[in-house]
Amino acid sequence: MSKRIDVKDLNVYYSKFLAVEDVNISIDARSVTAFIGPSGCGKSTFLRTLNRMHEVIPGARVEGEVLLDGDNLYDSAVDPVTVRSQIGMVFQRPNPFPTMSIRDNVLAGVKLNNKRISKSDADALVEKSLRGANLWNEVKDRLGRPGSGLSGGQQQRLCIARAIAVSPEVILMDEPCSALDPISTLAIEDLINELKSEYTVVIVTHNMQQAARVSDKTAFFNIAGTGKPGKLIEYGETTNIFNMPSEKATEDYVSGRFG
Ligand SMILES: Nc1ncnc2c1ncn2[C@@H]1O[C@H](COP(=O)(O)OP(=O)(O)OP(=O)(O)O)[C@@H](O)[C@H]1O
Repeated sequence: MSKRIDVKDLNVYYSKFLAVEDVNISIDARSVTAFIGPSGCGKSTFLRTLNRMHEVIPGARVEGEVLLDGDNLYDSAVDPVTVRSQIGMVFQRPNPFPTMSIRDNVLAGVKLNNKRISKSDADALVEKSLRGANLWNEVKDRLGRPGSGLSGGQQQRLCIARAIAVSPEVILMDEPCSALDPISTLAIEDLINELKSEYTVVIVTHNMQQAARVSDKTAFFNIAGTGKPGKLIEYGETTNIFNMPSEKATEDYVSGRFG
């Protein structure tokens, strides 16, 4: 339930605008990889190309390859909906379906994939997913209540439960803690640490301490100026990126000199 990702010569466009240029990167299975870099360098754009969410934007397209255990996600025979069930995504703002119960929120992705599931299997899946998201003990007595009644941090863990309920290979997280308080942030970081035993996790974060705390490897993206494409500048073990980066731009960024 965990696959590696190899990106080859990827260019990412919004119509004619080249937003991210020539990315080559290999992301290990069962690990946490953080994307860092200044605003506008294309972290979120690049993240969305990893499960073909980028192309839902009109005019958006890519050149190059994204291989999931060797299979190119962008092959013409590949269905993007299948890709998105293999590679789940958690967003900045927790986005549970507000009127749906906690239980139905967990099952929403499974039902969307047209999977028929018995009540007892559904009950087991709800419990397993909520346990996997470290939320079970807090919600087990109110599974029928709306997801919107939870705190922000609980809602984000509910979204993670919804993502893992479909048994993905990879979980992409786009600044999953940016709307959360410090305690909820720590709960999500603990959870990310646990998720990597089963999943490949990729996280975009503005918070460098967070990248240092949760990730095994870090990719630093940068942009030369407005209108220029973002580029992957340096990628390696997180401790090396933070303590002895090879590139001056990486050092300036991680030491807080810009961005
Ligand atoms: N839907 C879109 N249409 C056109 N251009 C876009 C779109 N989304 C992003 N861009 C542009 O692509 C570039 C990269 O943006 P992106 O949001 O990926 O950067 P980021 O590094 O994630 O930034 P931030 O840290 O501020 O979230 C920017 O120039 C941005 O204006």
